[in-house]
Amino acid sequence: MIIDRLYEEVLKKGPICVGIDTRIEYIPNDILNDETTIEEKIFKFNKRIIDETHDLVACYKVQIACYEAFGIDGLKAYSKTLKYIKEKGNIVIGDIKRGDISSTAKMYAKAHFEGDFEVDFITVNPYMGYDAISPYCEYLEKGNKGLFVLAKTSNESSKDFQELEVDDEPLYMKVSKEIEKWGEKYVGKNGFSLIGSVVGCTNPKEIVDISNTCKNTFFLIPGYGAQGGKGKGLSALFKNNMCGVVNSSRGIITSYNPREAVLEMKEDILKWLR
Ligand SMILES: O=C(O)c1cc(=O)[nH]c(=O)n1[C@@H]1O[C@H](COP(=O)(O)O)[C@@H](O)[C@H]1O
Repeated sequence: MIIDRLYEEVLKKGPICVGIDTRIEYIPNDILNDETTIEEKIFKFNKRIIDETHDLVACYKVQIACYEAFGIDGLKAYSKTLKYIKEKGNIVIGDIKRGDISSTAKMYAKAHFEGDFEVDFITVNPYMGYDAISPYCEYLEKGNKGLFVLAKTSNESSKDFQELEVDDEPLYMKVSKEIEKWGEKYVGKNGFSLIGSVVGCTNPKEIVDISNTCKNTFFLIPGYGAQGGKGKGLSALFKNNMCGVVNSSRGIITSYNPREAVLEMKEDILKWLR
């Protein structure tokens, strides 16, 4: 199962996910001046990052908005980036954060689990409930696709709704338990489900609470670095099991030396576990 592969990558290489959230202002002049189309400029920049880091990371996450912003050219670069990551033998998460009624979700599932934008995992939003998630689950049956569902996000305003008390517990905990339940039939040999949760690195206490309750849930943990998340905050989570992958986007791709930035991030997370 793809979640077993991701977990094994984490054990082998460390829990690092590099977010390829490319913006024009991050692209150095040698690429900006040389390449002709936006598609080529973006892809060449991404390729450089992937070439420098692919042996150090468990997976990549590619945020589709950064590509949609450039229209068709951007989406071609998105598609090419996904294919290149796969060619390198790495796992890729399409950060698309979809959430819509089931007939539309079916089309989103087809768009991102097949064809030009095919990825191993996608991010989805659970606000509309199970029938908005179930169309993606049809793709999980074969074991080679997975989901990361938003549970407790990294942003300041995540408290507006996610921390509201519902039946004597915060909404994010209720959602997390539901995600665990949705994933029950997709648990792989390492004990993790193809349906994982997104919990921000800026919520170190909440992530431990969720993982203590949801034992089969694997976590995508964004918010490291640029948003203030730190390795120390993850020690309580990771000390029992490496049950997640930590994403940094700006912190890595805007660095002068992305390889060094990945190594520093890995050390900052793993040093608390020794
Ligand atoms: O689903 C996500 O990836 C996500 C969830 C969340 O709670 N917070 C969050 O920042 N993200 C994404 O993670 C990445 C964070 O980027 P940096 O802050 O630059 O590391 C962006 O692609 C966000 O869209």
